[in-house]
Amino acid sequence: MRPTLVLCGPMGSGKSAVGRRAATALGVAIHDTDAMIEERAGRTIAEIFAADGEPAFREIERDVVVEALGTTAGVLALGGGAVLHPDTRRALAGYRADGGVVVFLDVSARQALLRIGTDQRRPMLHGDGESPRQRWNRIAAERRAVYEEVASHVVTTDRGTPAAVARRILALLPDA
Ligand SMILES: Nc1ncnc2c1ncn2[C@@H]1O[C@H](COP(=O)(O)OP(=O)(O)OP(=O)(O)O)[C@@H](O)[C@H]1O
Ligand SMILES: O=C(O)C1=C[C@@H](O)[C@@H](O)[C@H](O)C1
Ligand SMILES: [Mg+2]
Repeated sequence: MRPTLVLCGPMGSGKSAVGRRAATALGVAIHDTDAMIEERAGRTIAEIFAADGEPAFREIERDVVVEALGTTAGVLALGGGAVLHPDTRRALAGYRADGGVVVFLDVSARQALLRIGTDQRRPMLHGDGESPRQRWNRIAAERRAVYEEVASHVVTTDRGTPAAVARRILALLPDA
C-alpha cells in the first residue's frame, strides 16, 4: 500500500489544509504525520519539543513518516521538517521511483506568516534571538533545496483557496 499523493513544504504552505481538500475531492483518507506523531506519543508536538528537544522529535517523525509511506493509502501531508531526515528522503525517493507523486507546496514568507502568525503550536517558529519571521525565512531558505530534491512537482500556494490549490494538484496526478 502507498499514498496517492504526498505533500511537503514549509510551515504555513498549506500541507494540512490543502491535503484535506485534495483527499475529500479524491474520496480518500487524509493522513497528517504531525497528527500521527501526537497520537503515537500521546503528547502535542510543542510538548515533545519542550520535554525532549528537536532531535528526539525528528527520530519519532522519521519512524512515523517512513512507516506511513509503506502502510497508508490516500493523501499524506508531511510535517514541515520531515524531509530533514536522510532515512525519510530515501523512503521518498523509493516512493517516487515506484510512481508516487510528491508535491512541494511553495509559499512566500509574507503569506505563510500571515497564515500562521506567531502560533505557539509551532515550536520551530520560536527561539532566542530571532523573531518568528526571521526564523521562518532562515528555515525556509535552509530547506528549499531539500524540498526541491524530494518533490516531483512544485505548486505555489500564495494565491487561491486551499480547495483551488487542491484542484491544481489533482490535475498533476496520473489518471486525474
Ligand atoms: N491557500 C490558502 N489560502 C488561504 N489560507 C490558507 C491556504 N492554505 C492554508 N491556509 C491556512 O493557513 C493556515 C496554515 O495552513 P496549514 O496548517 O495547512 O499549513 P501546514 O503547511 O500544514 O503547516 P505545518 O507545517 O506547520 O503543519 C491554516 O489556517 C490554513 O487554513
Ligand atoms: O517545520 C518544522 O520543522 C515543523 C513543522 C510542523 O509541521 C511540525 O512538524 C513541527 O512543528 C516542526
Ligand atoms: Mg500541517
